[in-house]
Amino acid sequence: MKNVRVAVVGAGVVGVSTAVCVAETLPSCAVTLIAEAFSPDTTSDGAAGILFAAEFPDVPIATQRRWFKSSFQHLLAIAQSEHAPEAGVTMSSGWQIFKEVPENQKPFWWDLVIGFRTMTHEELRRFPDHKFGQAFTTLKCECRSYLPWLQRRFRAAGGRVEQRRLSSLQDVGGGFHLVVNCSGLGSRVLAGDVQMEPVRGQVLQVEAPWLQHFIRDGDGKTYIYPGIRSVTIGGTRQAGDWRLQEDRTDTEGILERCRQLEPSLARAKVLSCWVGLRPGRRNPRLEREWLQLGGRRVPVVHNYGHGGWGVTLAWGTAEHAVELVRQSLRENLQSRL
Ligand SMILES: Cc1cc2nc3c(=O)[nH]c(=O)nc-3n(C[C@H](O)[C@H](O)[C@H](O)COP(=O)(O)OP(=O)(O)OC[C@H]3O[C@@H](n4cnc5c(N)ncnc54)[C@H](O)[C@@H]3O)c2cc1C
Ligand SMILES: O=C([O-])CC(=O)C(=O)O
Repeated sequence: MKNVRVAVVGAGVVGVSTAVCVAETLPSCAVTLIAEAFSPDTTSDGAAGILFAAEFPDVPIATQRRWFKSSFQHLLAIAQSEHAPEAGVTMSSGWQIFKEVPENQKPFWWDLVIGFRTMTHEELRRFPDHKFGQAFTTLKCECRSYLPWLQRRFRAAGGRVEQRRLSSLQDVGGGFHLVVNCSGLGSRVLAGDVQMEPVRGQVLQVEAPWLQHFIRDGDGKTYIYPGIRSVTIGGTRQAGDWRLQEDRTDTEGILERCRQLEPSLARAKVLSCWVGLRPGRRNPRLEREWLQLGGRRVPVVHNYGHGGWGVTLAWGTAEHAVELVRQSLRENLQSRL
């Protein structure tokens, strides 16, 4: 019987993944997904969606590897299934290239993607400004398809959806036994977390169907990601910048830097420009605390602050959040229900 009422706040890739994981794995939970914005209006919807991550400074590498591995395997299974076109998940091969040989030549996830290797001198010849490169196959998850697909999966598992803006986590209402907070940058207000800051990212969609491989500069500011309908080119990483409108200087910079890497982009038609605010934090927050709700102390599981890697880590951190929910059910709820 579904006797534990759970509210998941936030319907970006982190919130919807977490809502699905709770609804599918904890049969005692009736899950309500509450958010101001749903697909296609979340930050997640505009992300390039490449599975790739930089290292967070204070999270054990074993934990980061677990998050990455779980997400990669979950999305790889979708990419290799009949659901791939509807879910917008594809395999994507290409290169990350560096102007100087990096100190650490292998990212922590090198053996979790497919066929990771150092590029040969022959391969690097087409990038004359770059001295070192990595070739590998990863995944691309396009949230404008993936989120509606996941939301259907959530409803099929019995989940309910409510669209509303909260001004505090207490606003979910007194009827819930447990709250999971996946509100991304919104946690600055909802969890009073002053560590949260926007990291502005601007990207363009261009028409260049001849491009099949991704190219990413190791500085994280220039990338070309071929997708299902168009190619995402970017980008910017502007910490503390709340502007959501296009910056023409950024657009010109993106076009110039990407054309330098891939000269054929001079022939590509620019289709659109998009700006999003990454939910920046020193480390993602996966943690439990308590909330006073309708006269009761209710556990809150936080799952936010994924910065530039939320699509990559969503499934892995959702599974981590489910463990925290399960722990709360064991420790605190059974006696009261
Ligand atoms: C240009 C760009 C490119 C990117 N490319 C990649 C990439 O290639 N790979 C990758 O892994 N990541 C990428 N990212 C990062 C990725 O977009 C984020 O990490 C991810 O979207 C975070 O997801 P989220 O669910 O935490 O937040 P969001 O998608 O922002 O969702 C937050 C949710 O919380 C809700 N919410 C917030 N406040 C409230 C409130 N007060 N009341 C009710 N609801 C509220 C919102 O309405 C929304 O539903 C990129 C980001 C940008 C900007
Ligand atoms: O850095 C990348 O390659 C894409 C990305 O995740 C971002 O822009 O946040």
